[in-house]
Amino acid sequence: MTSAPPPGVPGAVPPVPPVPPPPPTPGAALEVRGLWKRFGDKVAVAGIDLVVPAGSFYGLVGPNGAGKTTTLSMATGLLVPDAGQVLVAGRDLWADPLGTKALLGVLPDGVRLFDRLTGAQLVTYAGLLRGMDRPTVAERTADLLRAFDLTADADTLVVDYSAGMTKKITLACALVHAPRLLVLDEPFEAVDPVSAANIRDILHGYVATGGTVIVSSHVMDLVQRMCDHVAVVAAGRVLAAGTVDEVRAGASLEDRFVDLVGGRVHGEGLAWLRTS
Ligand SMILES: Nc1ncnc2c1ncn2[C@@H]1O[C@H](COP(=O)(O)OP(=O)(O)OP(=O)(O)O)[C@@H](O)[C@H]1O
Repeated sequence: MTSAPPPGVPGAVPPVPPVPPPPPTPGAALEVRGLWKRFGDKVAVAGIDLVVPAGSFYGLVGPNGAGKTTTLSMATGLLVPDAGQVLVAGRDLWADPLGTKALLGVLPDGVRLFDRLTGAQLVTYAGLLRGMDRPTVAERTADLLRAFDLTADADTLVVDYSAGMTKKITLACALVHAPRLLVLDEPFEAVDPVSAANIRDILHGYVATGGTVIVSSHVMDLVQRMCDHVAVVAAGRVLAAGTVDEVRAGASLEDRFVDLVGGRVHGEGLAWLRTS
């Protein structure tokens, strides 16, 4: 059997220089390129590309198990991708996780909190972890507790909070350092309508002053009203992405979502459940 001569020996094939990645897309707050993630045999994310413009309110929607949480976890430094690149304001997150995460505020889904702290202590801890000074942290903690209607429960342990209160205190932790990009996984889940309206006002104000928000949600009506951009994902791939008006193409976002994703179950299933 013949084999290629080693490099440097006459006749050797010259090494192929690595292809540098393309430069960041101008004006993108977050750029996700060719992200992949596999859990055993299950491919959760199969080559997702997203460009989230700075100053946008970006919705990420998809059916259960579509890969939204996995994508957002990789986009925020919580889960190592199998392949792909994440750029936050043009900086490679996985090349410099600590420096790049300073630009991010994250509301993760299903991550354990230090729930033996009180609400006020948890927000304070998040601010101090971000390197903020104590007087600023104290001032912002009070502001955030007020904004989320949690002042009366500031000294209650987070373990004793309801699901909606826990969501709000986690969001307060994500905001305390005034990040440039907020990544929120299901921020309105379990939150009452008044608190949800207050959160929407806070987020709209944040976007109006140059911040960028990316939210995942199952509530199409909310995404259509609240977001200016949207991506629809299913089975770990992007099916459509663009402005909300481009993606919904004259229909409601919900109808467009059902068209794109499919999966409506018609017919006579669960006949045994009918009482007559
Ligand atoms: N740690 C894990 N181990 C094994 N499989 C996982 C893991 N995390 C996610 N998956 C699988 O990856 C797929 C995508 O899950 P993911 O949580 O990202 O979906 P999602 O779009 O956020 O869903 P939902 O809307 O229901 O929250 C699912 O099939 C899920 O079972």
